[in-house]
Amino acid sequence: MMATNGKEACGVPDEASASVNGGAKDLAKSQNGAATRNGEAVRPERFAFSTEPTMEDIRRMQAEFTDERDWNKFHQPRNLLLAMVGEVGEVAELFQWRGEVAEGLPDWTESEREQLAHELSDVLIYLVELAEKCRVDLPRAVIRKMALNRLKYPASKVHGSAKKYTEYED
Ligand SMILES: Nc1ccn([C@H]2C[C@H](O)[C@@H](COP(=O)(O)OP(=O)(O)OP(=O)(O)O)O2)c(=O)n1
Repeated sequence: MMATNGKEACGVPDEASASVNGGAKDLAKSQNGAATRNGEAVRPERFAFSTEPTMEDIRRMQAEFTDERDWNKFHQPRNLLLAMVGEVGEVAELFQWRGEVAEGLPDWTESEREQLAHELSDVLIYLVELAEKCRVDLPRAVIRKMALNRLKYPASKVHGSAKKYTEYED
């Protein structure tokens, strides 16, 4: 079956995403691949992840993978960082020379989507292991960081603007 927004490629069931734009029947595509309705740009369907595996599941699975291979001796923080950056480069390669890409990757083939799913997973796997080896409790840390982000960028102040917080005057 052809994937329409990459859910199948990632093994995410259809029910995991909910439309915020009404039905997809009357949607058309603009020249750059963005969804349109009556000529107006509309936000593509919201996409939601599966609830599992959790970050802790991923940490544990990768710990098992490295233990089984006696690879912990190679997986020090700096090596993991370099490995992660290398995988980010592989993600970038998939987007290279394509110009802007519309949300949902409407023009990508199934095999390109699967390749992207692999490379993003590599980045996540190394990120989670790097956090573990640096003793950063990533799920908790992300909650703290998002709270800081909300303080730095109050919605009432920055709505619709992509300026960095240092560019605001008060
Ligand atoms: N020393 C290693 C080597 C691999 N992996 C795991 C974590 C990554 O998810 C994946 C990375 O494997 P590769 O280095 O073979 O990279 P790719 O899978 O991206 O292959 P390629 O570089 O051919 O695209 O395997 C690991 O934990 N430790």
